Amino acid sequence: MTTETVTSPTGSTHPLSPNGALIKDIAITPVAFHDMPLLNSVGIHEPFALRTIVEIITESGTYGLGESYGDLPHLERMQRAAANIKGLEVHNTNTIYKAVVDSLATDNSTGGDGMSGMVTGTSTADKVFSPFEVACLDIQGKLAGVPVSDLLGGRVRDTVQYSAYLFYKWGGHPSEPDDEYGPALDPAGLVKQAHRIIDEYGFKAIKLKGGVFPPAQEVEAIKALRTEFPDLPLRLDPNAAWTVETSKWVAKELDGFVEYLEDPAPEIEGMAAVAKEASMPLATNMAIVSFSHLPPAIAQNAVQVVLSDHHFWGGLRKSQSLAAICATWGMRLSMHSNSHLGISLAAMTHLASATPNLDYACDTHWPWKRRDEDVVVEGALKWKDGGVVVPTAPGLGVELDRARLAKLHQQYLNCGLRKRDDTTYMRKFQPDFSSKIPKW
Ligand SMILES: O=C([O-])[C@@H](O)[C@@H](O)[C@H](O)[C@@H](O)C(=O)[O-]
Ligand SMILES: [Mg+2]
Repeated sequence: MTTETVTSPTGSTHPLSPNGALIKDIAITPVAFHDMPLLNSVGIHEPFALRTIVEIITESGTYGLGESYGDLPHLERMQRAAANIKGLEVHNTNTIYKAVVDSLATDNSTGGDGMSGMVTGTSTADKVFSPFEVACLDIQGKLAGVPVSDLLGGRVRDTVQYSAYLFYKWGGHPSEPDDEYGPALDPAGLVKQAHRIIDEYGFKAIKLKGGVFPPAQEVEAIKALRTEFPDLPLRLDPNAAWTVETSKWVAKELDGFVEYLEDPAPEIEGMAAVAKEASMPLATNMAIVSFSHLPPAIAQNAVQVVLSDHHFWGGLRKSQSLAAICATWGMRLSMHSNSHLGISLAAMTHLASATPNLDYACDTHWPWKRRDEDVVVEGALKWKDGGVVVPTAPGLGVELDRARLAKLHQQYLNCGLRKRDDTTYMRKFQPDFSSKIPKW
């Protein structure tokens, strides 16, 4: 039997699967949506967050969606990858991965992906591949008439829980009036913010983004949240703003207060030193961000909870490989987020629904975006009791709203931002601001 082949634009030849759904076209559209002045260890969110929307269209006219970071270097890598995967077959994501790797062969640069120094060292190919994989799975699901969760092994939960992701924040961007949340710069402000978010979404776990104020103040904030929400599990994430010694002190102070402490100190070795004394599990989306970090981290028992994120772990299926490794080595799994839109939320929800050991409430920045700003048709994703109901329509279960997409693309063109840079934005207002970590 002869195997039919297809040749990509760069000349590489790949086998064509018999039930082929060839990629005819790929649209890559950068978008910008309003963001609030959220504080973190490296600065403050700018007035707009950037994302890239990937739309793959097959010869037969089926389209699939993916979403990723919006920073220019990453956008350009996705454009190069897109040129290399046109003509390939949506079921053959292994071949598509190879074509992505090939497209990056002459590019030695890393970074420039919109995580503002919060997550470093991840595999560039995994990040570029991720939105294409998600779009292919969307199409595979549509062609087979099943939701993406079925392609990932089937859902084990009908609703995926998310956490109330609290941020210290200014009332509004300087020179603008206060936004709907107003300021949160002390425990009382955070408690008020938590009430507002929890009243609206019903979240059953709380995460506080720390690394903004001296640790004693953030410990005080967690204790205030504990008093106000005695039944909700709490987490604190300073993004490695503390030394090992400071982290040990915080761990002692928060003994019995948090379900996990996220990235207290930098690097695997720092986390391992803290883990030796901390009573609570340590979690990370900074020390372990690619498969090569797992062996040394496991050997040192540096981390007890890994925050997965399909945007940098190479898509949904590779995130499930991560889940299997975590299960094997007795580590638990949670989910990290950055500012994102509805395609990402749909993908995160399908993944978490079909990954049995992803059983912590996942992170999402969802409450921080304007409700009317998205690229998907409104109403496909339903919030219920702190979670998102897993869509059961074929594919991701979200459809592109082309008018909304055009609006957010125009916003991208107008806003002038081409990369996320929380530090430079902060220095406009506090010229001596230091983003150095650890800080305390
Ligand atoms: O949005 C932010 O400011 C967060 O700090 C984000 O950049 C982090 O990557 C993330 O949410 C985290 O858990 O570290
Ligand atoms: Mg984190």
